[in-house]
Amino acid sequence: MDLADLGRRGLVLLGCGKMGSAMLEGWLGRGLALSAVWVTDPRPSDWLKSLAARGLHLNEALPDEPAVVLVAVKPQMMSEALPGLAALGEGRVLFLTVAAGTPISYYERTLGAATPVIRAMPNTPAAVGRGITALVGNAAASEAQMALAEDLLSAVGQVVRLEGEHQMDAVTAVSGSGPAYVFHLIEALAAAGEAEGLPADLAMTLARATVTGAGELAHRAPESASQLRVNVTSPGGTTAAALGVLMDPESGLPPLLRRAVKAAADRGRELGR
Ligand SMILES: NC(=O)C1=CN([C@@H]2O[C@H](COP(=O)(O)OP(=O)(O)OC[C@H]3O[C@@H](n4cnc5c(N)ncnc54)[C@H](O)[C@@H]3O)[C@@H](O)[C@H]2O)C=CC1
Ligand SMILES: O=C(O)[C@@H]1CCC=N1
Repeated sequence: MDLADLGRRGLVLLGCGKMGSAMLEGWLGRGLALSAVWVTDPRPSDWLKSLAARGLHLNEALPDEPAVVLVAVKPQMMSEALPGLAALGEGRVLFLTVAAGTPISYYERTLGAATPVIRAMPNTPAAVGRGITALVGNAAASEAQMALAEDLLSAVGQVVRLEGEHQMDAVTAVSGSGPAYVFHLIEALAAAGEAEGLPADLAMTLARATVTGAGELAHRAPESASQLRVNVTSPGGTTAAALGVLMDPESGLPPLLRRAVKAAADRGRELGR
């Protein structure tokens, strides 16, 4: 999309911590003008302050009718942060929220039922243009606004539309939180290498390159993940020995991830109450 288009009405970020910054970094990298961005955040990072010195509007009065307000505060901060923007509700301003758990009905109650709201679940690889974001909108969000959100988010990775909001907690547990599972895999693989006698820095170099390389191969190769796994696995070899442990139906990765993803989805449902 032509992100410069947003320059006419402006993009507001309510909260700009890790996720807001990851997305903003992606958009700036794709040519969004700093002068088109308003950030409201009581504790801005040094990075945001350096952008403010170059034209981003930091904690300044907001435009009367920005095209989009990206809500990127934690769910626990929502009741303090959102009501201040109620004057922008029930009009042409699209509220695009990335908060886990918080249901669309909460925004409708706070901003007015006729406010266009799109709930999105992105992930931090957005910072390098390799995120994936799932979207669902309310009845007031027009098709043009869904397309705008899709355009905006596709500037930082893939976008999928959901059938309904009921899918959001499971999506959050898989792709929203998922990068943390993968980073922990790097940590755990490196620690296991150390336990087999490798120096810490070599083990970390090997683990990080292996996970990112395998991720890139999964991204580019036409084969399924299962086939890519089979391609590494010589019959009776080393990989088969490790997979015997990892694929154990009782104690392997599938039941462990099932529990982890369920814990994340349950927490999302809890935050939504
Ligand atoms: N970190 C991640 O990987 C993902 C996070 N999310 C969602 O993004 C949201 C933000 O999460 P993070 O960026 O990780 O948290 P964070 O703590 O890094 O960022 C939240 C920001 O909100 C600011 N803030 C606090 N009170 C405020 C107020 N009254 N008005 C404006 N700003 C205020 C804080 O100073 C902070 O910079 C959460 O709702 C989370 O569920 C969604 C997908 C992935
Ligand atoms: O941990 C969280 O609650 C947020 C939502 C998805 C990723 N981070």
